[in-house]
Amino acid sequence: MSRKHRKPGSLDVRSEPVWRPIGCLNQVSGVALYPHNRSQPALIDAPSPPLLQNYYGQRRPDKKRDAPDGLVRNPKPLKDPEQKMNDLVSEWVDQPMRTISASEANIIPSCGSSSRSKDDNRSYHAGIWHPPTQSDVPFYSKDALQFPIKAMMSAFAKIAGRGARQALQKYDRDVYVRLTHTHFLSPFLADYSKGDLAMTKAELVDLKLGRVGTMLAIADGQSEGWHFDRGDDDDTYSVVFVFGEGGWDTSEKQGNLVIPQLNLEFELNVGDVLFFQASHLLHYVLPLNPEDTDKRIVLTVFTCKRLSNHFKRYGFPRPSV
Ligand SMILES: O=C(O)CCC(=O)C(=O)O
Ligand SMILES: [Fe+2]
Repeated sequence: MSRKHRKPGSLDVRSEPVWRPIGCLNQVSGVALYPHNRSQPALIDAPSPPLLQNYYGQRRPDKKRDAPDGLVRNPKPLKDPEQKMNDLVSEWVDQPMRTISASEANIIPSCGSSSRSKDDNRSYHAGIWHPPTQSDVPFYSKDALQFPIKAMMSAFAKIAGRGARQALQKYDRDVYVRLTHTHFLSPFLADYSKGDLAMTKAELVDLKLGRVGTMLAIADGQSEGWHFDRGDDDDTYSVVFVFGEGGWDTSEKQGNLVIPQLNLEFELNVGDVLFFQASHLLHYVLPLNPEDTDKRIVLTVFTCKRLSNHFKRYGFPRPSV
């Protein structure tokens, strides 16, 4: 199933439901979930069976970053995802929580820089980014210069409001603080020359993105196959916002997002927001029926690893006096 895009600008703010954060997810704190009918999140521990830990790359525990219980918080990417995935699937075939059918055992997880950018012509990437292969400095993406996309970003900023950010503050304060810096400073670092325009204040508003990242990926339907988003910074989060008209057939869990490394599957409804580490956690969305593709539109806010590294390497700029 390929990823198609909805025509930019078709986001209708008035018809959107209130978005509810599902919450933050990482291997340590488990999952915070805001079901539609609850005002308080329910915490669910990630029931990652021990065998799945083997699928994380190894690195030495880091006292500052890792949980006191010794769980590695941000494991290295898998070295050989295809093989590991096949092993994983075959080991899971009889497990009750698994969500992968045997017929999918030959899936090939894409492991490029970011599978989001693979079919560039059919998805949009708007904001400040720093993909692995282009440019030495972060830049303002061309997509973000198109009027309909800008309109979409503004609409998104209004809809995203503060909910996602508040969830982040509550569940992962460290990332919240880091992301606040990165989000605030990256417009000053970015190269706008590709756009050939001076940024006005109004245009900067477009970059708000709920202030949970610096880039917005826009796609409808669902992402293509198993993948990592390798370019994303896992010291922050990739934040998936689901909307669209909704009402797609879910009789076979279509549209659910599956994270096999955590042994978790999320039923994502319109209005849900999921935080997770997309560069280390293999994920997959169960295909929608072809006639339903347009009913689900996903906006993913993320921050590029290279952009974050830039700040780590050079430190935060000091205000000039
Ligand atoms: O369609 C989805 O829910 C997931 C989107 C996704 O994986 C991505 O944007 O990288
Ligand atoms: Fe993804």
